[in-house]
Amino acid sequence: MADTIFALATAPGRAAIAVLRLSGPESRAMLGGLGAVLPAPRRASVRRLRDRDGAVLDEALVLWLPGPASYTGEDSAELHLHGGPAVVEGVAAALVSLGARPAEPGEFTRRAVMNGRMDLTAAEGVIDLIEAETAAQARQALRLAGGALASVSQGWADRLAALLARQEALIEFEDEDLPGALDGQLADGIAALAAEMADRLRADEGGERVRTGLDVAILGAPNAGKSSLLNALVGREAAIVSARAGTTRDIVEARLVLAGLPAVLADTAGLREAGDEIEAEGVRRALNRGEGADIVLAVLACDAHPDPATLALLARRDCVVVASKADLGGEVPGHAIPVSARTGEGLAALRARLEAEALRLASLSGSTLLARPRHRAAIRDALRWLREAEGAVLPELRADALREALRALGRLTGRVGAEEILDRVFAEFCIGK
Ligand SMILES: Nc1nc2c(c(=O)[nH]1)N(C=O)[C@@H](CNc1ccc(C(=O)N[C@@H](CCC(=O)O)C(=O)O)cc1)CN2
Ligand SMILES: Nc1nc2c(ncn2[C@@H]2O[C@H](COP(=O)(O)OP(=O)(O)OP(=O)(O)O)[C@@H](O)[C@H]2O)c(=O)[nH]1
Ligand SMILES: [Mg+2]
Repeated sequence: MADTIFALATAPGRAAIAVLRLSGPESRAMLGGLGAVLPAPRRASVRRLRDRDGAVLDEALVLWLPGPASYTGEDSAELHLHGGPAVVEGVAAALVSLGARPAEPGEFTRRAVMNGRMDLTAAEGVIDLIEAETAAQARQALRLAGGALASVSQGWADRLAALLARQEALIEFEDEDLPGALDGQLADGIAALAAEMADRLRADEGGERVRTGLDVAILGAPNAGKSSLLNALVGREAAIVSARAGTTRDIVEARLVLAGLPAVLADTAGLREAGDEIEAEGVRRALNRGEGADIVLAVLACDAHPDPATLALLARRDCVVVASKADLGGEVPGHAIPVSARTGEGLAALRARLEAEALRLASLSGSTLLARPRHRAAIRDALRWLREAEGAVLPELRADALREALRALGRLTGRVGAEEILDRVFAEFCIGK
């Protein structure tokens, strides 16, 4: 970690300013090497930057951010440049000539984790925040970045460590006949911890959906008005519409935001005994998409008899049922939402229903902590070892299981530092963060 690293922290290209970020033990020397008199800590100061030959590179706003109270926890600096790519290139070359090297993706945040400024789950919150595309994603990411999961898992780890100490004491003083009540307390402690973890896993099932988005599939008979419905919901002609049955064959996707959650809406081929092999493949893909979808919109046209394929779908899984072409009149089954893509009637009601469904699926209680598969896997692992401890007949085996549960929590927070876990997490980062 002795290297001094630098990277462009803003997006490359034409912009009002370009921010070069610098971190590592030689940061202060680097500022000097660029000809900048050291600014007071954390005070924005204008400085002329020069190359080795004394030629002016730019006039920049310079921040000197000494460790350990910096983002990375070590000496850092920022150069807010006027210049575009050519100036950035020139300053980067000057920094390299002074001994700095370009940073790897996520390396600043990785250093923050290594220096104890944040744990690994908070670092994941930072990347999620950068990548958030909707308000709900941003809120969830901010909670993570703020250490919400870090503090809960640290609390669990502390309790687990105390239980382990108790178990080890029991083993050590086995012969001295400690009161049996101690063992009961241990069992209660393990059971309580296991119950909390199981509750958390259950409550946070929707967290992953907030991060990755919801899958909504539109299914129904040919000509039911599925493609028209997709277009009406997203407000553009994403899919081809025609009066001919069997128009849509491939899946047509369009993005949609539902109550702050990202969603992908998929239009599919009309369900029927297909006329040719291309359409048959389309129907197969449609049914497949329906299987995996978080929400299925089953479309039944008001002017047609309910078809067997859609009825079979309705019998198999719960769907949001849309009675399409409501402008044509006809029969609307009780629980269906009448919608006309032509007049816009019922679209608001359908949207409201979809948003309610999305919120329910994401269980947006405002407290989701386990947002990633990695988090769930670690807690599941810890829970498995706690169950193992509960079932252990020998005290030594119980201690081993408690130790493993503690290690699982350590991997979650990055405290038990398998290098490849860190590599995997930080590979997702952008350069400069
Ligand atoms: N220009 C700029 N903007 C930025 C960042 C940055 O590094 N540079 N950040 C990141 O990329 C975020 C802010 N993150 C930061 C987190 C902690 C500290 C820090 O030095 N904290 C000290 C207190 C410093 C003080 O009180 O002035 C501390 O917590 O001890 C700075 C930035 C978002 N905006
Ligand atoms: N009156 C009326 N006609 C509609 C409405 N929605 C769709 N249609 C018409 O119904 C026909 C079929 O519409 P599509 O949206 O292509 O139907 P689809 O379900 O995607 O059909 P396939 O792709 O063949 O499965 C077209 O002629 C549309 O103009 C509606 O709300 N009202
Ligand atoms: Mg279609």
